Amino acid sequence: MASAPNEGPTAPTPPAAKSGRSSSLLPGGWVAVTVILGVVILLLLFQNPTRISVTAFEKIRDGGEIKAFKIIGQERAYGEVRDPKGDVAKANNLTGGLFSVLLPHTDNTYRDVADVVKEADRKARAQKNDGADPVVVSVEEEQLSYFGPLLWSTLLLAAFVGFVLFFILPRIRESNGGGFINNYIRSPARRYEKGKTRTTFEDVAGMDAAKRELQEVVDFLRNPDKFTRLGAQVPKGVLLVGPPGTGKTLLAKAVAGEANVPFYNINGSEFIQMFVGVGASRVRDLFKTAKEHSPCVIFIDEIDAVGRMRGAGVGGGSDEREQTLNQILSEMDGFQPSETVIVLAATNRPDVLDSALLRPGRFDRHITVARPTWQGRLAILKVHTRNKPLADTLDLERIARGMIGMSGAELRNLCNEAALIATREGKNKIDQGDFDQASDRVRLGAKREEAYGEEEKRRTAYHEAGHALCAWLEPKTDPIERVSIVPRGRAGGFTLFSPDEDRIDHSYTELLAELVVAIGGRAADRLVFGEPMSGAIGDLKHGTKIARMMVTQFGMSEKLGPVSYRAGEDHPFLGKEMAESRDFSEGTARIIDEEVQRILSEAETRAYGLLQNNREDLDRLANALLQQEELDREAVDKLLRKSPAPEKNDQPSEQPEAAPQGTINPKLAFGGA
Ligand SMILES: Nc1ncnc2c1ncn2[C@@H]1O[C@H](COP(=O)(O)OP(=O)(O)OP(=O)(O)O)[C@@H](O)[C@H]1O
Ligand SMILES: [Zn+2]
Repeated sequence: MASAPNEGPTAPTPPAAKSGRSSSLLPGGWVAVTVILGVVILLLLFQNPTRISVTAFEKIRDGGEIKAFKIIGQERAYGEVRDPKGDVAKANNLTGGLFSVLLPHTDNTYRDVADVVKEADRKARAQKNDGADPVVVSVEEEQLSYFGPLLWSTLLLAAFVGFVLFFILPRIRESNGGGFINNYIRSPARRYEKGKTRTTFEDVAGMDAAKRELQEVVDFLRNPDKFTRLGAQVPKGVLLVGPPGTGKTLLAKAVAGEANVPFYNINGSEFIQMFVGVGASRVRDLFKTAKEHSPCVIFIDEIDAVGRMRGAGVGGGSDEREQTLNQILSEMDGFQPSETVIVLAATNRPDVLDSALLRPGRFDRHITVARPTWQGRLAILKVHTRNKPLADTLDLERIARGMIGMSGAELRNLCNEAALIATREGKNKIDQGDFDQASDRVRLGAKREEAYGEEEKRRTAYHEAGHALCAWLEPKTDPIERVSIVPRGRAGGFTLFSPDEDRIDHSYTELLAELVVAIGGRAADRLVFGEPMSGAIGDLKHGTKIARMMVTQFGMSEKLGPVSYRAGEDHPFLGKEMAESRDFSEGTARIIDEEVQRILSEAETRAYGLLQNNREDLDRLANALLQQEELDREAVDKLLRKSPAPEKNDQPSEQPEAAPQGTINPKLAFGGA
């Protein structure tokens, strides 16, 4: 069946493994904080009010132009004019609004000065009669007033100095010197030393083809002279292509480990920063460091973050990204024969990469890192249970065969989860039961314990029975693995299938059968309860996706004929970007919609008919689910078998153990309800 995972419970992706990270770079946030703080302090220090002469002051005073006035001690005074844009302010250069004045030495106390200012203001306002507020006058004792502002700025200055001392300097030292800005533009690549704890090909399970291809790179790193002597062209750049968690980083690290050379690891998104030009200088810095430590390996994860087609992307591409990409290109072109630097990069979106990146001399060698087959999964399970005590009865092969579609990272997660469960239960060895529980948890989500009303339980039972019965009756579908109404993750129940993972080609009939099974839940809702339920949303999304692919990609609509369009839904392999750049007209879009609808309706009619004609079986299955909550394939067979189960002709006969009994398979069909 189509490999597109459906809605409902999906295996949670474990967080990417990050290791050995040492923060060497001053993060952007610190720079911003420091700059702002500095500017504030400078402003405070230099924002001196304009000093004016006593004559000028008296003129302003008698003109009633003072809004606020503050006398400090016997001599000094500060004031604010009413209208910084007015003629008086301009004439005296007071467009900043503030002035200071040194009062003439008289016998007047400051109280007298205050009175004079107030009186002048009152007179002037009476004359103008413009309703302005009276001047605000305040007086301050000399001492206090003298220290006030000074104290204030001293404190700020101290804070700034302290900040530099305690936050900035240690960071600068950490990243082995260099100026402040310099540190920002340095590459944040993390370096892993060669040494004892190094990763080697032994830590990478399976992937023999990839290892074989990379062996040449390893040989080159170990002994570059041998290659240059013979004038052999060694790849400088190797692109690792594959879905997340399949071990691309691990593989790159192992290349460095095998050759026992330093490994520089950076994520493409780390190049892209707030300021234009930073990315390019980080690239320059990274390559400079790498060349100084040649031979070595640079690994750029998620290179699509910088390597997208230039001039494409949101908002016509960004200058920063393009500059960074150009810098990578020119660095790769600029390697000297004496510099043994291999650049490995990883992506799961090779289709969006700028073609310049893929040209000869750059990333001209591509290695596909696919999700592992069952042999690969077995090898990965072995690697990740190496140091764990396992029960003798534990059958790793059975687990490996059951975990269709799981990536290496997910399998590692599974092993950890099983170990945790065993620990929790106080066992000293991990057994099959722990793995079964772990795999349910990893791919179906945690069990939900909350009470669940009788009516809802009944609905779920019929919904799942609908999926299961359709699957049992449709000869062209994958066999059922397990049906359950135990709520897990977001789903109220689920029906699990065991697809044959070697099959990648599907006929129209097979795809239609999958749609019948997908809609089987909704058909049961309608048949038994008289109306559709919102819980079928996941089923419908999954079905719509398949139907859309049938029409737009696989040429399975007679109305449209043998065409394959670039567009459609969120394409499982091409992603959103491609989906947005559809290459068909509005008219065609309408036909596509009609055809998708037609196919889905056809599937629904068929599912409804199947259930209607086998209503007794549906009731029996639903009741059994209500009583037992979970039924495995055997139980379903036993319940439904009046005659032997229909021949499943997509089961390869030479591999009858392809989906062993009781194993959980990733094909999580049709949760919800
Ligand atoms: N073939 C494998 N053998 C052993 N362990 C594996 C394998 N593949 C993946 N793993 C485990 O999964 C972890 C995550 O893999 P890794 O980070 O290398 O994947 P990735 O393809 O680089 O993913 P991403 O694209 O998310 O960076 C590894 O550290 C390792 O523990
Ligand atoms: Zn469903």
